[in-house]
Amino acid sequence: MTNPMLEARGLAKSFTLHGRGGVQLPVFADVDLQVRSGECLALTGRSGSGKSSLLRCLYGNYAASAGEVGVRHQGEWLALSKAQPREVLAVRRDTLGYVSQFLRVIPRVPALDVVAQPLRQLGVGIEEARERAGAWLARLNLHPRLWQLPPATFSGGEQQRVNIAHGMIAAQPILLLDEPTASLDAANRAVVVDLIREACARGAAVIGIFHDEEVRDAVATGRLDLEAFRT
Ligand SMILES: Nc1ncnc2c1ncn2[C@@H]1O[C@H](COP(=O)(O)OP(=O)(O)OP(=O)(O)O)[C@@H](O)[C@H]1O
Repeated sequence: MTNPMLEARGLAKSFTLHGRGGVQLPVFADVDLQVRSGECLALTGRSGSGKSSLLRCLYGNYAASAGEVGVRHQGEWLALSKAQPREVLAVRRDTLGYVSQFLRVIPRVPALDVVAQPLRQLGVGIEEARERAGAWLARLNLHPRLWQLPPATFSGGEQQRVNIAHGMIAAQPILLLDEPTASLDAANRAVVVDLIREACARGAAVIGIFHDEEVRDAVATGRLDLEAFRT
């Protein structure tokens, strides 16, 4: 069995509601998980059980209330929860990709350059980065007439496809996916299923939230039900 690519131990999250006199909102506690190269772990549980919050803790967007997250980065094990901000940025660039539910739109930047940007960060030249971005957008059926437009006015499904291309183009070895197929039609859902399976086949370790059961069945190699970690 290969080494884990990402591991969480004793992870807990509770929110402090500062606007409500510091009331604590516990979400989950004592989460242990591991994901290895080629695996796709699906997070399950009812709405509000903390699936998105867990992904954000793994990515480092939310500080965990307790516990640790580690990742294999450049062949070394790195305790992400204790890493310096500079190291976290390097991990996100090279190792840990994240497809959020919604595209964070950057004003005036065309869709093609939004998708090319992770490759530019890795030092890929502008022409090659745009060419590869175009291939991703074509694969995701985004009409070429939209490529030079900023995605702010795109439909929900168009924005999501730009988001998926942006989140997956750098082919990081670990991918966190928060409902990547939520606003897609059947044809584009099938494309995204293929992309996730191809990522696992090239050795990526994937953790995702997939509300669509067909999608989940098609990609998941394991499941973690967050109901078991309610506090
Ligand atoms: N930034 C925040 N501040 C306060 N509470 C939050 C914050 N983010 C999430 N929560 C709360 O944490 C709980 C878990 O939310 P989360 O979005 O992680 O659940 P989920 O399982 O992903 O839900 P869904 O399936 O509906 O997307 C919810 O009760 C939510 O209100």
